This record gives sequence, C-alpha cells and structure tokens, in this order.
Amino acid sequence: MNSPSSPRWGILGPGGIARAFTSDLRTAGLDVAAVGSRRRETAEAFAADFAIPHAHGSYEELVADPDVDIVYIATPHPMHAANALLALAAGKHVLVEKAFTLNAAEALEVRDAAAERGLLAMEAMWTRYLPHMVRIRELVESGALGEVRAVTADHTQLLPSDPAHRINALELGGGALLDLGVYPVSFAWDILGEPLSIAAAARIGDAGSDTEVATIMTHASGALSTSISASRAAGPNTATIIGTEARIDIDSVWYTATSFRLVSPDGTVIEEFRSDIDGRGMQYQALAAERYLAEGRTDSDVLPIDETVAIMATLDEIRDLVGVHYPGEE
Ligand SMILES: NC(=O)C1=CN([C@@H]2O[C@H](COP(=O)(O)OP(=O)(O)OC[C@H]3O[C@@H](n4cnc5c(N)ncnc54)[C@H](OP(=O)(O)O)[C@@H]3O)[C@@H](O)[C@H]2O)C=CC1
Ligand SMILES: O=C1CO[C@H](CO)[C@@H](O)[C@@H]1O
Repeated sequence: MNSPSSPRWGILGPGGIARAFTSDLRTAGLDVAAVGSRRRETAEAFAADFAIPHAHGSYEELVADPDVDIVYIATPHPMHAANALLALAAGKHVLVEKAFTLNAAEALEVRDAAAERGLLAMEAMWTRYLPHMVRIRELVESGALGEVRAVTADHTQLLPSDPAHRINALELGGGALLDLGVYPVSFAWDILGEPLSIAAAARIGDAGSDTEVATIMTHASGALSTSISASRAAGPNTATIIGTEARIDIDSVWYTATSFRLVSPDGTVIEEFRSDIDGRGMQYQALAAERYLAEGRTDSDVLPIDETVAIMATLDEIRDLVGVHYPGEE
C-alpha cells in the first residue's frame, strides 16, 4: 500500500488511543516514522512495540524530525491546540484527535495557522471515514429516506470516576460532552447541518465536569436531532436517522465500524450493510489524509476544517447552557 512518496507519520502523545491508531496504521501498511513523548523512556517503549525507527523525548524533537510529514496528536483535549500549533510551525501537517480543541477560539487559531502555511489540519473524527458512514451519506444524499426529519444518537460508557482522570478533571478537558458527546453532535451536523437552536441539560459530577448531557437541536432543514452522552453508565450506543420515506437503524456501537439497516415505515428491510474491516478502523481517516496530501489539498471533504470549528462552537454553546467552563475560559 505504501509508495515512495507516502507521508511519514509522527505520533505525538503515546497513550491509549495512540496505541490503537498506530496499530491500525501498521495494519494498513502506512509509514510510521517517529513517536514523541514527554519522557524518552515512554517513546522508546512505544517505538519498540510498533517497530518505529525514531523515538523522541519531547514533542519539540518529534516535530523537528525531518523524517516526519504529518503529526497525529493524541494528547488530552486542552493540549491539542498548543501541540498542533507546534507541529504546524515546524511545517508538519496535523491530524488532531477529537475533541479537536477545547473550544472554538482555539480551533480557529489552529485553522488559521494551517491556512497561513498551506498545511492540512484535520480533525480525527474517525467515524465519518468508516465504510458504513460513507454508505449512509450516499443513501441520505440519494433521497432514499425522503426528507430527513430527525436524528438520534447516544454515546454512553462506564468510564473511570476518579476526579483526577482526564475524563473528569476540568484541567484535562474532562466531561462527557467533549469526550463522548462530540460524536453524536458531529453526526447530527453531518446529516442535518447547522443547528439553529439548542436546548441542553446536564448533571455535573464531583470534579465540576459534566457526567451526563442531553441535547435537542433544531436544524436549518427544520429537522430535529437529539443526543445523549454519559460517562457513568453504558446505554445502547445506537443511532437512527428518520426520514419521511424510510429510516436507518445503526447498530451498536454506531460510531465504530458496524452494521445498519435501511427500513421502510412498514418495517421491511430495504438494505442491510455489514462492516468487514481490518483493525478498529482508525486507518480510514489516515488514508483520507494521505489522499488529500497526494492531491495537493489542504482540507478534508468529509469534515472540512470550517465545520470542525463550527462543531466546536456548538459544543461551546452546549457547555454555556449547562454551565461547564474550563480553566481560563471564564
Ligand atoms: N478516537 C477515539 O476513539 C478516541 C480518542 N481519544 C482522544 O484522544 C485523546 C487522548 O486520550 P487517551 O489516549 O485516552 O489519553 P491517555 O491519557 O491514554 O494518553 C494521552 C497522552 O498524552 C500525553 N500527555 C501530554 N500532556 C498530558 C497531560 N497533561 N496529562 C496527561 N497526558 C498528557 C501523555 O503522553 P506522554 O506523557 O508520553 O507524552 C499521554 O500518554 C483525547 O483527546 C481523547 O478525546 C481517546 C480515546 C478514544
Ligand atoms: O473517543 C472515545 C471513544 O471511547 C473512549 C472510551 O473507550 C472515550 O474515552 C474516547 O475518547
């Protein structure tokens, strides 16, 4: 799959998700050239696990590596903007984990820095690039559902309750919305576009961050979307797109590679889709990034950077409604 001109990846912040992503890059035969950690020993251990040629003991060293073309940023959300700006200043393209940044202001900074340098800055909203989502967008655009009137999705997981864990601690961008709710909100944006109005409610945990959040959005198309994110209990993790002529039921876990059915109002299954992929599926976004670079493009057509910024603004608005602010935002 690799060609001599394939971009060479650098992994920044070798924690849990960096491990899953790197494994998927390896499965897809992509070129992982370097890893950078705040601790050299961590970088060396990660490099040994994945046979990565260069291990760097700082993020500065990683982005300065001439063998790296694109940096995957996998630190906690509050570090995304600074890490992405560091890589862009060194002339590297960036693929930045969700939530892209802490808020829309930071996302704009990253967007503008990439644009100034003619570099790709892309949100690692991997779900959008998965085969079932590609087919779902085709079906929606073809009119197979008629007019879409509603979208529902939940992302709920039983995650650590330790107030110091990144899922909870405000200084690490804690909260169900930015970690989990970003998936259903991005999904609603994908299918229905911009929300015109937002209602939201949340429960706030001991750490001061949101542990459960529910939103109802009214979209420019006139349709509604609802989403639930929760970090203290696992629900169905399914999603539905309801149209006037048919609906799509996406099976659990809807935001990973999964199956779905196109169903008519009388319950007849019109089409069934099953995912058959290697690995977790995080390679599809990387393959898309490589394709954009090969075509000399600096934006994603699946999730353009302006939409990422707008999604961050939606998340800002939801956080305003439920009263969650991060240090330095007040
Ligand atoms: N796409 C997906 O399915 C998933 C995406 N994510 C996203 O990835 C990001 C990282 O999550 P996850 O991998 O679970 O987190 P981890 O805590 O497992 O890893 C984060 C890494 O970031 C580095 N880091 C830099 N600064 C800090 C800091 N102040 N505190 C802690 N770690 C720091 C550390 O690496 P080092 O010290 O070695 O430099 C650490 O290993 C989040 O933004 C999250 O939303 C997470 C899980 C799934
Ligand atoms: O994106 C994500 C998917 O699920 C993880 C938990 O397993 C989350 O914490 C994460 O950020």
